[in-house]
Amino acid sequence: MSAAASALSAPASAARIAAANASVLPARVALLGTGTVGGAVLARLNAWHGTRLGERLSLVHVANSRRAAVDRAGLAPERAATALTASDRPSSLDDVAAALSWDGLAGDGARVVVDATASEAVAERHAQWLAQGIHVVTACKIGQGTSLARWRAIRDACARGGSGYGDSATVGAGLPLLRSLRELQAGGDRIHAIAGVLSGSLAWLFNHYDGMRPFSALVRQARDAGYTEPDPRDDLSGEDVRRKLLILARAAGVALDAGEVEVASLVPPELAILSKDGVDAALPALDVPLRERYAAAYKNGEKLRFIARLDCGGDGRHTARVGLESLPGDHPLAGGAGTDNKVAIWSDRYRVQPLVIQGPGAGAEVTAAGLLDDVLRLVG
Ligand SMILES: NC(=O)C1=CN([C@@H]2O[C@H](COP(=O)(O)OP(=O)(O)OC[C@H]3O[C@@H](n4cnc5c(N)ncnc54)[C@H](OP(=O)(O)O)[C@@H]3O)[C@@H](O)[C@H]2O)C=CC1
Ligand SMILES: N[C@@H](CC=O)C(=O)O
Repeated sequence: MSAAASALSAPASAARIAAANASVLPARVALLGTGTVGGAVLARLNAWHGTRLGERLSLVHVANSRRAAVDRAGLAPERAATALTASDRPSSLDDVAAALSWDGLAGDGARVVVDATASEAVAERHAQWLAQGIHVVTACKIGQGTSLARWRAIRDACARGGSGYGDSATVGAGLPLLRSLRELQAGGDRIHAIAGVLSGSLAWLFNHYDGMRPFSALVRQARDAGYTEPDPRDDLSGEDVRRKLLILARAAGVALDAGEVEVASLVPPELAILSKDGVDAALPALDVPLRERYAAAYKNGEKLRFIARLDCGGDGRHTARVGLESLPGDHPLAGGAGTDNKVAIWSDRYRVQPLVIQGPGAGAEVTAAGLLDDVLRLVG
């Protein structure tokens, strides 16, 4: 599979099987993660109860990091959280493929793992499931947004297993970013450059920060609203944005390695070294440096925005960087509200004026919708 090929579309054989079974067999779905995003997936599945969309999917496995609830006949989404709380079955990634299997059941339909965790251990399994013919749909960026070796393993496993990888929710929380990059290339364009705001939580923070309230108080608010990563340092350090830029770059045909992205972190060393439990109390370490950055920008009539930039270069050389920039107030990337992501894409056809895609880039509901859109596309 080429770098430009859509990771979304299941290869023809899987699509044919899915289509042949679509009218009779609901796809079997395992949901990993029942936090902010996973909880919203359950709520959306529940809202589909009794509808044609709901009939296409059967939730057979739900797990968090501690427990799992499994029902080979299908769990009612509205009761899945209660079933999980009541379950004494420990969560084990070794059990997922068996829970999805059609063994002993009349059928051979689609199987899907939905990854709504931020877990390295789960991401490490993506390639294994894909190679077994199980589709993987993920909000977690660790699969495609870390090492090149893992990204390649995922793509190879899709080809071997005839399975598809749904990644719309990994960048822009389901905004049509990856899809647009792939469609441009499918239409013959080369991608020249990408620049923009890729973090919903950092967008929200810098859209709200006025230099008066402590920055740390806003970080707590963004976390409580479900916009940040489970550990908000993953956002503030630029790591989450680095992962998104790597996913975009690789989808744009640039085999970018994580170390090639220059990242300017907002996290002071005294906050970076703490264990996750100590983070909340130490967040005020952000306040003075951010107030100073804000004051300098304000003096020049500028706005602070956390920007990711990729220049694909024409000669095979590329540059990538991520960090806080002070932009003129009327700069195209300075606009937007709330958690808006705003991304400009330059390509052969958008050589001078870029294609610009803007919309909410974090939040449980949009992310869950992006995940389930991918599930429906993959199962036919
Ligand atoms: N929040 C957002 O707006 C967006 C988030 N994302 C991505 O979605 C993912 C989830 O984020 P979010 O819902 O906010 O995080 P949460 O911390 O709210 O939820 C994470 C969930 O994953 C579970 N989990 C951890 N390890 C495992 C495991 N080995 N097996 C099964 N479940 C596991 C946790 O279990 P337990 O409860 O036991 O800890 C928890 O239920 C992240 O990768 C994030 O980057 C993507 C786009 C937007
Ligand atoms: N923490 C992330 C959530 C979506 O990926 C962000 O702030 O964008």
